[in-house]
Amino acid sequence: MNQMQSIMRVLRTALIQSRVGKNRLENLQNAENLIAQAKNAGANLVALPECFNSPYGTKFFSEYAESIPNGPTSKMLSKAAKDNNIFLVGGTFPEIENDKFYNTCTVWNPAGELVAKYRKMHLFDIDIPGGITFKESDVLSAGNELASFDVNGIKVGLGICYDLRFEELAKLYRLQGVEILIYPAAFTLTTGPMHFELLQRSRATDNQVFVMAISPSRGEQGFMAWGHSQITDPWGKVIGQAKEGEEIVYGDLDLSECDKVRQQIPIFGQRRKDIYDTIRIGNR
Ligand SMILES: NC(=O)CC(=O)C(=O)O
Repeated sequence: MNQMQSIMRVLRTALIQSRVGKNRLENLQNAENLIAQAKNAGANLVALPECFNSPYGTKFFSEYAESIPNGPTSKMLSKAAKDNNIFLVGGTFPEIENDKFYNTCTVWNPAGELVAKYRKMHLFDIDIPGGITFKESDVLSAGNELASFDVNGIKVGLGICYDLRFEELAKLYRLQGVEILIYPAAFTLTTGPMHFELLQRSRATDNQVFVMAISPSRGEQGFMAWGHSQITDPWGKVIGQAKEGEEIVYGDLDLSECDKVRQQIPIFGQRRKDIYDTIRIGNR
């Protein structure tokens, strides 16, 4: 790889852990200001949180749902990507199509064009007594497709929040050549402290990719997000992490680290694909 190519394999990224309230226009305006701030700090790949234009909760999805790419949130994201000449991962917002609702992530290129759209594939249906009960499937439909995009020859894959728990999804992306996985993610105060960092480090280590997850900041009422937006390198090391308030986390991703770990610990060439589907449990 020549020097020019290796320069292009460094990406300055910004994770925007924005404050989210009930007023959609205020949420959009706030995100737009923070995107410009990230650009001024040199970021060329900027990402927003899950449900960045509305509070997170089943009772809000239908009220805030928009069609893509014609709604006000898509328009703001397209314009912000173009005005700032960046790749913009537009967090997620509730989408409506043919009377169905989805939790959807859109990605916009520096020309303001929609280059990827991903619908949350694993819906957040959990019940932890004394902790949290949540059932996205009461309102949302699940997506069924992977989505990735290309930044200067670097392939980036998308997941959303609960998707982080499913290593199969991350592996499918790795097998498609992805080097960065991005998950807009509003983890809860029950599950966040236990699992948010651990899951990101696991996905990064399993697949030898950078992992970034972007949370809204902690609200004072309604849904309380864990915060702690994070960047993890392909060795599993945390290289940037927010606290719980509104904050931008920056990271200079050196993609040669993916090459190094993949060469030095070559697990993808060592997988026993010949036996995984046929091996028996115990002696049976
Ligand atoms: N909010 C989610 O989709 C996921 C989450 O909080 C968790 O997995 O825990």
